[in-house]
Amino acid sequence: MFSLNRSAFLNNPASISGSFPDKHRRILPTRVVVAGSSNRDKSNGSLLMATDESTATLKEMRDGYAEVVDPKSGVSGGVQDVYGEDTATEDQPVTPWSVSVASGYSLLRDPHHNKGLAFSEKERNSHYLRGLLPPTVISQELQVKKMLHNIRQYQVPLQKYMAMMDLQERNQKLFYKLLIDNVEELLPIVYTPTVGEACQKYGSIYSRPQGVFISLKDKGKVLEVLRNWPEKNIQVIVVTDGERILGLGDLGCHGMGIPVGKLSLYTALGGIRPSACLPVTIDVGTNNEKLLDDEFYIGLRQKRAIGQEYAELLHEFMTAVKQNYGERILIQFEDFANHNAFDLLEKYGTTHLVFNDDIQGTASVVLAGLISAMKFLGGSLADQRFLFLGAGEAGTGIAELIALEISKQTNMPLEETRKKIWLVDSKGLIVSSRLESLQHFKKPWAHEHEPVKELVDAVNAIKPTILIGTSGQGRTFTKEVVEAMASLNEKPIIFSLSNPTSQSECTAEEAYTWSQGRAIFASGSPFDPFEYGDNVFVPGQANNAYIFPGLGLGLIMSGAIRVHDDMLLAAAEALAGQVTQENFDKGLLYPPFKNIRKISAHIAAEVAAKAYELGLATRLPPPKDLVKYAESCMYSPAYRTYR
Ligand SMILES: NC(=O)C1=CN([C@@H]2O[C@H](COP(=O)(O)OP(=O)(O)OC[C@H]3O[C@@H](n4cnc5c(N)ncnc54)[C@H](OP(=O)(O)O)[C@@H]3O)[C@@H](O)[C@H]2O)C=CC1
Ligand SMILES: CC(=O)C(=O)O
Ligand SMILES: [Mg+2]
Repeated sequence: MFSLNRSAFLNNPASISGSFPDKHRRILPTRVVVAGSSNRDKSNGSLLMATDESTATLKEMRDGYAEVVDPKSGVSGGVQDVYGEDTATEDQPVTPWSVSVASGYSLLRDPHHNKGLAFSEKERNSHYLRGLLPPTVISQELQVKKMLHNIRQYQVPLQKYMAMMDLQERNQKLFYKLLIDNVEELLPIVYTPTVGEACQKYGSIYSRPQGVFISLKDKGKVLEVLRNWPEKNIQVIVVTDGERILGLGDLGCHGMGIPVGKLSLYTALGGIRPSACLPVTIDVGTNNEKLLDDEFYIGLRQKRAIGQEYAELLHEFMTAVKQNYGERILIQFEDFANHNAFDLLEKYGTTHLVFNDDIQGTASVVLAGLISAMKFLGGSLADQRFLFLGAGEAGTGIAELIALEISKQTNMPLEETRKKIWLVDSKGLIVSSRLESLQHFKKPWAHEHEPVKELVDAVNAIKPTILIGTSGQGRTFTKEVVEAMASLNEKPIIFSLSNPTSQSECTAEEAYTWSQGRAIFASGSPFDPFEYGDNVFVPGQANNAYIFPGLGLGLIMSGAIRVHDDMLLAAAEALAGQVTQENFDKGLLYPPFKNIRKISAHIAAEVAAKAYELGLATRLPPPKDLVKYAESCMYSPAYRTYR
């Protein structure tokens, strides 16, 4: 029995040849694998390159073909029917064999190592690629140019999305090179708004697993399910249960598009290795009737489990994750509905390295925008009056971090700084007379005031200097609302944070037009620059994508064991510190995404510094220059040369 580790072989195939009889030399790259965990090397989890003797005998290997006899079924085949699959009758079970070659054809189908036409002549010779590729050898740069050209041919964003996903499946390094080098053009494809449409149609476009699905059916076996994922050294998990996907509601199992998208940004924007990222969707059913009736729906066809059944599956997952990946695995909760999100964060915030992106990442990015607004407009956060439309995860999360920042800046108690912040939910302004009926996360914001139902009346009553939309409801910042803000303020600050674009509280055009070009505007999903009068305004994108990749990198590189609010404040300061006067003069409260890796390195450095300061870091001693260290940790999508 011989067993080989694929990566060891690829790194140095010659070193392994000695373990085979000479006559097998030519077929060295062949591996025979039984699908599933039974054929997994228990020591490092990598797939073995030979048959598992307990289920089959490798009888002969010749010219790349392996003939196998399964002693239990007695099924055998010649070169035409290697595994007896064709001769098996329908009711006769067959073993899901696959023969793969660690070089040659399989190398072209291995997304981690494939370079397509960029394989050099030497690599084509040494890795059995001759004839499998046309003669031309091109550079990665030319491949990027070609892919971009192809993607631009598609008129429909979802087609571009599918082309990108296809590339990620085919050639991972090229996917990341393309995304990193063209981040401003492609972010709206792999992320909001297009990822929203992809989730809505995920059942139709689903082709291959991009992450792990854990459903109620897996109760009691979650650890085993996690172990089926081929990568073992996971550093960050983004997990959703699909109940609040962007502003699109309950998309159940189709929410998988979100963790997949977020993790591709972890790599592209934050430099976390793709193999260290694991997207997870927990499927407890869906209350979306349309999906339950959709023949292409890929999830459990049942109403959402709640209460103990839900809590038990989540707990099993959280326990299994630590058991499998260790104490320092970072778990990002994403797009859970607020009735679970706050409780999960509270429950696991003290035992796991977790944060909720919608509550905390969003808070940090918005605070950064406001800090940079104060820097360029003058004034302090403590002088502002804030009004939110939407009092859920994003709304109350942002409100709390602003209150904390003002409290740190002024030494005022948190209870006092909260009084500068008002929130409106679907029932109107949150006021003390509603206290009894409010969800717990809204209670701190129930200030003394008479009830107000409509947003425009709340604007006129509270007279905010800053209006923030986190309602998930499109076009709720009406002309009346924006005009009221503009009549109260010379420079009204208006953030329409809801995603995707269809749910944005107002468009950039509306914000600039209705405020006669005076609004300082940012939105969750991108809007094109807008010409108003003699000016071209470039709306900033207030999206947690600025924060979570750098925050995650900072936590991972310092070996942090818990997330602390001070890290979110540090991330916000670091992001605001990257905004220049030139950016602001164009209307931007955020630096352009094209510099995002540099920005992420600064965020990571500040987060790591905070982790060390708070005694939450375990990678000791701390590196001297944290920014340089962060940069040096980042994944590079450049091709490597194969021996
Ligand atoms: N830009 C970014 O980075 C981010 C953007 N978001 C976006 O923010 C939106 C909200 O997310 P999240 O906070 O997690 O969602 P939640 O469901 O937790 O909160 C939504 C809030 O909006 C309120 N609301 C709904 N409809 C109306 C209405 N017509 N008028 C007034 N209030 C209303 C709800 O009221 P009630 O409580 O009464 O039901 C609730 O308080 C989503 O679109 C999401 O995509 C989220 C995170 C990050
Ligand atoms: C951006 C994001 O996390 C959201 O809209 O939910
Ligand atoms: Mg989210």
